[in-house]
Amino acid sequence: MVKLTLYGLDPSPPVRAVKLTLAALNLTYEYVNVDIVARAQLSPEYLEKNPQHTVPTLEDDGHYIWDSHAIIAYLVSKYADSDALYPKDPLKRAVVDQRLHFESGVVFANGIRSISKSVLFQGQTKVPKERYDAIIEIYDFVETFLKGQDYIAGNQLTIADFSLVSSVASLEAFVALDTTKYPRIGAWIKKLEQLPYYEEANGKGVRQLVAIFKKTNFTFEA
Ligand SMILES: N[C@@H](CCC(=O)N[C@@H](CS)C(=O)NCC(=O)O)C(=O)O
Repeated sequence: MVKLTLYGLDPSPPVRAVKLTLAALNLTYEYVNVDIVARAQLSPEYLEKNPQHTVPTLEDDGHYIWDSHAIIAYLVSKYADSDALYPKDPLKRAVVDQRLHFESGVVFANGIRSISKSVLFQGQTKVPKERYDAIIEIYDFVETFLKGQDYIAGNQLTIADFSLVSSVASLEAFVALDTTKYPRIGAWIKKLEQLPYYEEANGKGVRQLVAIFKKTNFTFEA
C-alpha cells in the first residue's frame, strides 16, 4: 500500500502542479498544510525534511522529495501505468523537460516569486514596471508554444501542462489574461478546466491566490 504525504498549501502554484499529477494518477495521499505566511516552513521539523524550506515537499516511504518538477516526474516514473504523462521517447521528453525548466526558471522565478516576495513578505505596494513586462513576455512565450498544438508540450496531456497551468493561470493575480491577445492560452486553460480533478487540484487554489493579492492593493509602477 502506497503511503504518500504532500506538504503544502493550495494557493501555491507548484503545490497545485503536484496535486494535479497525484489526481491524474489516481493516487491517494495525506495533505499536510504548511502555512508559509506564518513561516511554518522554517520550523526545525520541516527543515529536517526539506532544508530549502519550500513547498511542495513529497514524502514517500520515509523519503523526502522537493521541487514540484522533480516530484511530478518522480510520481509518473514510479506510479503511472504508461509513460503518456512523461514520455520516455527522448525527443518528446526533451520538450516536456524544456517546458518544466521554463516554468521553474522563467514563469515562477520572474513572474511569481519576485512579486510575491516583495508584496507578501516585504509589504511593498508598488511593483516595478519590469515585473509587469516580465509577465507579458511570459504570456507571449506561452502563446507561441501553443501554436498548432493542443497541449503545452505537443498533442497530448503531460506533466508540463500541470506545471505550467498551475503558474500561468496564477498570473491572473498580477495581470489579467487578455484572451483576445492570447486566444490559445485561453483555450488551453479552458481545456484543462474540463479535467474532472482540475477544480479541486488547481482552480480553487488559483482563486485563493488571486484573492490574497487583491487584498494587498499592490499596483505596478507606471
Ligand atoms: N521551484 C520550486 C519552487 C518552490 C517555492 O519557492 N515555493 C514557495 C511557495 S509558492 C515557498 O515554499 N516559499 C517559502 C520559502 O521559500 O521559504 C518548486 O517548483 O517546487
